[in-house]
Amino acid sequence: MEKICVAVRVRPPVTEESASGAYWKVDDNRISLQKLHDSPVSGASYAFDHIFDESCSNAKIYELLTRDIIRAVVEGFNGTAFAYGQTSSGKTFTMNGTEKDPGIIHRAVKDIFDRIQMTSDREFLIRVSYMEIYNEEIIDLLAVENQKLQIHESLERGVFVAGLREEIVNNAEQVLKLIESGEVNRHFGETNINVRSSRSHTIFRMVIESKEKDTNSVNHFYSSDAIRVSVLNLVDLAGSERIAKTGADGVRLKEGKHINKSLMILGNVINKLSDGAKNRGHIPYRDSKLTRILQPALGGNAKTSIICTIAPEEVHIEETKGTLQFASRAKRIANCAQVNEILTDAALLKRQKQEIEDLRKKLQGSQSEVLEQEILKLRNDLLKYELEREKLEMELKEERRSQKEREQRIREQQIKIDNLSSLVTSSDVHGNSSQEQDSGRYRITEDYNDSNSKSQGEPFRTPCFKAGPNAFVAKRSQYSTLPDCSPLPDTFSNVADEDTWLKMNRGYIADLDSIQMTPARKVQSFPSSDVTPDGSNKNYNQEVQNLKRQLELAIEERDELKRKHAEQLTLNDRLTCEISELQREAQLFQEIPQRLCECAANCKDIYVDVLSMTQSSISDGSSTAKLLSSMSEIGASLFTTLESHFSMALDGPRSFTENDFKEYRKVLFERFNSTIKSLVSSETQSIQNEQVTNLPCSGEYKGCAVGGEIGYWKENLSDELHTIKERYHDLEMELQSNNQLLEACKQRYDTLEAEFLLLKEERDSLHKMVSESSKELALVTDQKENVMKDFNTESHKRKGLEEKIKQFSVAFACRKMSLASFHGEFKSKIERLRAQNRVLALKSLEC
Ligand SMILES: Nc1ncnc2c1ncn2[C@@H]1O[C@H](COP(=O)(O)OP(=O)(O)OP(=O)(O)O)[C@@H](O)[C@H]1O
Repeated sequence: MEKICVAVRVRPPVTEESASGAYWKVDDNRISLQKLHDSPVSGASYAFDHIFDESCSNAKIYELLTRDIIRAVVEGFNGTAFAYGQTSSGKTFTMNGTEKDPGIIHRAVKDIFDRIQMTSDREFLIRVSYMEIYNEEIIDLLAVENQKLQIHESLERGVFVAGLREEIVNNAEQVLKLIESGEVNRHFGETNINVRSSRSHTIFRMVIESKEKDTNSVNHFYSSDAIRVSVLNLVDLAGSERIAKTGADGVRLKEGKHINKSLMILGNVINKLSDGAKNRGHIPYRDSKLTRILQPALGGNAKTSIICTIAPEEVHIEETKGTLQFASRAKRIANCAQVNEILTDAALLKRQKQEIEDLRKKLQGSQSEVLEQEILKLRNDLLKYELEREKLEMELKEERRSQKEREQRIREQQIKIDNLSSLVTSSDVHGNSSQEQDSGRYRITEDYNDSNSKSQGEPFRTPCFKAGPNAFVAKRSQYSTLPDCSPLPDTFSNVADEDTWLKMNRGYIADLDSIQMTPARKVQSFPSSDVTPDGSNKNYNQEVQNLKRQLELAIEERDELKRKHAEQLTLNDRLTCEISELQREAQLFQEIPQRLCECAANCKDIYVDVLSMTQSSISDGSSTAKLLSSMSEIGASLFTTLESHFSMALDGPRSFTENDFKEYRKVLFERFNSTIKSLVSSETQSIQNEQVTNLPCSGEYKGCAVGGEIGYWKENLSDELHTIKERYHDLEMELQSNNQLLEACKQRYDTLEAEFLLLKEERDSLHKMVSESSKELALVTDQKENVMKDFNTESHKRKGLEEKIKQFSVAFACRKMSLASFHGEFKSKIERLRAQNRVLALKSLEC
């Protein structure tokens, strides 16, 4: 946590008179209100990080207040500097400055580019934007058609203004030009207090992205693919104003109200933030556009400095006190700035590896257990996902297996219960009658004993027996009315007859109160009450299978998306490389006319030198000398034309058309022809003159000699002219083809850029799809967990039910036993009675 840096700047007094009465005294970093004759006013003394008096320059303020922030911004921290104060106190003067003493914005821009120049191991991309908040509406100062812009927030970009124009810039001059063009669009107005009063809050923003340069150094392993993105906000707020003082009405009044309102909200935010983390409660950032945009700078992830400007005049004392109180509260705010890094997957992996490596080294040094655990934790993190998936698969397998076992057990139980029920019924029906029944009874007992010994291997016991009237029958009738419950097997309801049970059990009744009914399930994915246990199991299985399939599909989809994303990234990298290659080529092509121009200038110099040397060696005024001087003129003019052609091509290849070339060539040829013609005609004239004057004495020979010389030079000249023409033609062709090539390169560059944008969009949409899939996956996993929970509860209940069925079966067996013994007793009684009867009959017969 780091406290906001707060400074106060005192503007020079506007009039002589205003310096009388009370005044503000600056003493080091303390400012206090004094009455005349130096008596301090109680309660009006404030201390800040810096206090700058009237004589202080913008340079010094930048040095002490903003320079560190700019350094941090280049290193990847967010930074904000803003000027706050009443109207006409010098905010715009501080932020924009003058030509002689530029303000914070100008100095910051220059400083940023100087620092970038010094940072040789990173490459930078800088974007700038300039906006104003006028009457609570955001206007783009670099594109005034962008009005009423909205503020949005996203995980990736944080708080941002949608639709704001961002210019990519390469140097400070470019930025300053943009600022100049933006300044023209700013809302200024005249008030009673300030002839050029800012009627809006302006925010000049620079977004600086940087990445380590690719180097093939030994330390390659340690280089990071992380991209740092930092935002610098330089804010010139509109000044708070008292309507009575500014005399505002109409438009100015409306502006003034908006300005005061947004500054009041800024004050509220500062108040809340200065209360400390425990007491602050809700911070009303969203109450105004200004506080929303400055949110990261106020108590967030940014290094922030505030310069509070004050007017020294006695008439402004109240406003000045207000400003100083605002500054005092702002001083208590602490921000938490950190380097903003975006890590690609590769960078993340690399970084984790690096961390593991570092920890291992530390471990080797210290043998500390804690470090070892940290390494393990990191490894575990890497493996976590894999393990989780494997665990889920195992769980599913296990669940399926136990489900099958349960089904099997239930089926066996069902068969046993069915058998028992049919036996009970048959013995009940035939219990009292004939001998055949006896044989049947013994068979049943045998069967039962067999089956029981096979399945249980335990002696008969009746669990949870108690004496009580009608309990079982009463409970059954209640349960049977419950529509939401899964029904008991039919066989039970068939044998639930009160009298038979009472007779058979001799008053012993199984405690069936504790038998739990399986309530109808409310879980959406399972069918409810009408499902038999078997059907329900099938549904469980099916549901689990479905979920597993969904999970597998989602994982496959996610992997596919990841793969596509990786492909896109490689493609992006390749395209970026190609674009930079093309940019280099384009740069080279652009330099060609410049080089040709220089070449032509050099050739011209050499040509002039050679000709002047030759002229000086033949300075006898002969026709050769004349020819040479004409040649030099022609050559020089040819080279000048060439130079002008190239410089025109340099100024703009498109403005120099083929027709222009043809025109130039024509003019040049005409000029050559006329010069040569005039030379030849003057030479012929002089020869004729000479022939006339020197006719008697060997004139023929002389004429022939001069004629031969002229012919010779003419031939030479025409040869040279021809060569120059050819050379000129070649150069012209070369230039044309270069221009065509340049045009083609530009087109290719445009296409590639468009493709690049498309790919970027595609990548973004893929990103979105990946995150959506992850969400879906999480949802499916959640659902699965819920289903598994329900499934476990159901299984638990089923187990309970099975237990009860078992107990019930045992109770049945016992009842069967008692029934058998009852039959036995009954039979023996009958036998006895028969025997007695027989004895009695015999006796009566004997009598
Ligand atoms: N430190 C200073 N030195 C010299 N002149 C200053 C200084 N501060 C301000 N001024 C002058 O005072 C006048 C008002 O300053 P400025 O416009 O910067 O005030 P402001 O706070 O931006 O006002 P508003 O809120 O109305 O826009 C300007 O003429 C400016 O040149």
